[in-house]
Amino acid sequence: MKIALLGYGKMGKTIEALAIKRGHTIVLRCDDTSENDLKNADIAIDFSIPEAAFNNISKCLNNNTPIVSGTTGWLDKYNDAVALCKDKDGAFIYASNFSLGVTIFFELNKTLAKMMSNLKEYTIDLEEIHHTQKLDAPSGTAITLAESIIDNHQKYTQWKLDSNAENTVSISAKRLDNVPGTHRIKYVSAVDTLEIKHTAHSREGFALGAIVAAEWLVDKTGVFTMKDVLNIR
Ligand SMILES: NC(=O)C1=CN([C@@H]2O[C@H](COP(=O)(O)OP(=O)(O)OC[C@H]3O[C@@H](n4cnc5c(N)ncnc54)[C@H](OP(=O)(O)O)[C@@H]3O)[C@@H](O)[C@H]2O)C=CC1
Ligand SMILES: O=C(O)C1=N[C@H](C(=O)O)C[C@H](O)C1
Repeated sequence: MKIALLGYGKMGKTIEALAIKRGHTIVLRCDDTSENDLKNADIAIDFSIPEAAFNNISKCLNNNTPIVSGTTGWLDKYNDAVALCKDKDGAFIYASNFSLGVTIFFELNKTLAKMMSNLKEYTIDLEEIHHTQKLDAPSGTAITLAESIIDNHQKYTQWKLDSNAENTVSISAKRLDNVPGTHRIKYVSAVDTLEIKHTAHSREGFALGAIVAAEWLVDKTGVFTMKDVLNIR
């Protein structure tokens, strides 16, 4: 595939290295809003900044270029992106976390929330840890996890950063040097603790997932998730 990279920072560069190893070609590396020619690209992959993502996605959909986006912190416009994709009969996939392990972790979180839903003894504690350059908090992944808990556990109706409020999934966002991304969900009672955790060892897992998603999306039309890519029911 000929790939356009929208965002050529830490993730853009990791994706470039892995894509080349998998036999793909990078035809565009873009770090700004300049008018870029997408016509040579089979697909675009956007890992940019929250303020730029929707614009990048729109450009691709208007240009009939399939688009994979992993940028976090722009989801207030997600429904607009979906509507534009449908209107243009385009191809779009977004994931707050493209790693294959986190796609499975999302399913574990959902199942655990359902199983815990009637157990009043337990309170929840959601923690994410990332590197100090990260612009958004909480992480997109933590928001996805919290929203799934809210959808599947009868007690919780909202999420907030560092909150003691009733019915609230409290998210703690820590920033430490060189942490690629760790997410942990704990259910704590007076007598025990049950926890699930995903630890990324590097950015390669995110990059691999985004490339696998691009390889899968390139000849399709529609709006998809990583569950579609990995055929998870
Ligand atoms: N879904 C997932 O699996 C993952 C998602 N992410 C998310 O991906 C995003 C990028 O992460 P990361 O690579 O670590 O961040 P970086 O800050 O390293 O890279 C972002 C890049 O985007 C560039 N940029 C700024 N404006 C634009 C624009 N208009 N169009 C294109 N590029 C632009 C920046 O350039 P400049 O520095 O010159 O401003 C920078 O090089 C973040 O939102 C992060 O949360 C990260 C890892 C995994
Ligand atoms: O900015 C990052 O680095 C990451 N961002 C994503 C997020 O916000 O969830 C995914 C991953 O955890 C790394």
